[in-house]
Amino acid sequence: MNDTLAALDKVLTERKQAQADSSYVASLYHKGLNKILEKVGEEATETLLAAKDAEHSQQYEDVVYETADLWFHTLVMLHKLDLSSADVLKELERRFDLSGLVEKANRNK
Ligand SMILES: N=c1c2ncn([C@@H]3O[C@H](COP(=O)(O)OP(=O)(O)OP(=O)(O)O)[C@@H](O)[C@H]3O)c2ncn1[C@@H]1O[C@H](COP(=O)(O)O)[C@@H](O)[C@H]1O
Repeated sequence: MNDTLAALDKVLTERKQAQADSSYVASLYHKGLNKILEKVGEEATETLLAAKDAEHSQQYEDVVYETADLWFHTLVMLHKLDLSSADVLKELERRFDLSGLVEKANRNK
């Protein structure tokens, strides 16, 4: 697994024991899943707007920045549900080398 993702998984797990006012992640956990999902939605919108702008401006820094915000908030969401990046990476590994068309056909069985 990627070292940064593994380190972030560890911090996100530790923050479950933290007081709400002691950290951003702890404050999100205390606000609950709906607030976390709201942030995921906001960051998804900001990411697609940045990508759309980049198509014309050819400036890609904002796309990377907003995608990092989106990935981060989806990790918080996973941890709130007692999942982690390891679960998603496992699923991507399962799909690796499997044609997208075959994978889609398998979904509809
Ligand atoms: N990677 C991140 C990370 N990316 C983005 N963010 C925060 O996500 C928020 C982005 O949302 P917005 O731009 O909407 O900011 P905002 O206006 O403050 O948010 P709202 O008040 O609207 O909810 C900002 O507060 C960012 O600081 C992050 N906060 C934390 N991490 C990682 O999580 C770890 C634990 O963080 P703490 O819990 O804060 O210690 C850190 O060490 C980092 O590794």
